[in-house]
Amino acid sequence: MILTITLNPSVDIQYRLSDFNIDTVNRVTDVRKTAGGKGLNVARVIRQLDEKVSATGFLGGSLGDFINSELKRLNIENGFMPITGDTRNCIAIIHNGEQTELLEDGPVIQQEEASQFLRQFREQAKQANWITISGSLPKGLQKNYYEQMLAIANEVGIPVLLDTKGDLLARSLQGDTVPYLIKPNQDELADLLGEEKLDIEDVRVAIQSVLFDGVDWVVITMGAQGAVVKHKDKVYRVHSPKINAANPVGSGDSVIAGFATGLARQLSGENLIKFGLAMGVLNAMEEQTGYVDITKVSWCIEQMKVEDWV
Ligand SMILES: Nc1ncnc2c1ncn2[C@@H]1O[C@H](COP(=O)(O)OP(=O)(O)OP(=O)(O)O)[C@@H](O)[C@H]1O
Ligand SMILES: O=P(O)(O)OC[C@@]1(O)O[C@H](CO)[C@@H](O)[C@@H]1O
Repeated sequence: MILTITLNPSVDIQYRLSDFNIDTVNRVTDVRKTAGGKGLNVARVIRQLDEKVSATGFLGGSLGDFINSELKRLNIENGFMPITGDTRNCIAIIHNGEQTELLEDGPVIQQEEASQFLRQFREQAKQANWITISGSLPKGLQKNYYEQMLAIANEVGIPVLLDTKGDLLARSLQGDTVPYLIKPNQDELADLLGEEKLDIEDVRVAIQSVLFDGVDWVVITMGAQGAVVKHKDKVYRVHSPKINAANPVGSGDSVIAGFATGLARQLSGENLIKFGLAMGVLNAMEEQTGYVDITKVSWCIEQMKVEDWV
């Protein structure tokens, strides 16, 4: 079973507009609402791939109720802990071929809720074979909360795929227990290294930084440009097929779902890379966030090209 962690879930609202105008009224007819936050997108894609998944994190208020009912409808095992605060909304406005996102901070987690969740997490982790941890930390949690979770997962012997950025990612790489897989995108990698921007050649060098020592898989995603992947001492350049992208939001989450599922199925090397990254491509082809058309999985894997770089 794959356990997905979403500490700051959201009800994602997607507005599609042919034109978006500032400082005036915009009326929206194309509206979608989904149980979101990165880890819930991961859980949904794993479920679509028919792998056993359980989702956990904090949920509260009426938006929490919506997510609880969505988990039931999607037949995803619900391990979320109820909290006194209110789960947030995140809004993505898709307009003029661009995408503007408004992300609420989310609830403040009480100290007792934070400690109770760590106790619950230890028990849930014991039931899992793989763990994914995704997204931002809600307010009220200590900055080292992910490090505490990595330590617990390590104690119970379960590897973690971590998808976060900035200080949270930097801290997780400096702690005693590092993740098994990380997946920063090109901009997040630049940010981690204190650089303004990185081109593809910079990425090839940066991925071999000592910063990633001990992390088995480093996956740097680059949207339509594909990815650069490091596994132990090997580096690969991955090319994705050219597609008509409908909505790339959640492609990174779908890649995490792909790698977790592939690992659960004992895929390795290039087969795992192709399977994992194909899920990002398939998500980008769909309007729905965190959704893949499973009838296209074999086609997409065949289109992925993996080149040995080092
Ligand atoms: N337009 C696209 N065309 C082809 N493949 C794409 C496209 N967008 C995303 N992908 C695939 O999905 C993977 C992940 O995409 P991306 O780099 O945009 O992740 P991300 O920035 O973490 O996304 P998000 O934070 O929105 O989930 C890419 O490495 C690529 O394989
Ligand atoms: O605030 P976080 O946790 O960093 O990101 C939240 C979020 O933007 O990420 C997903 C796309 O990856 C969306 O479903 C969601 O709204």
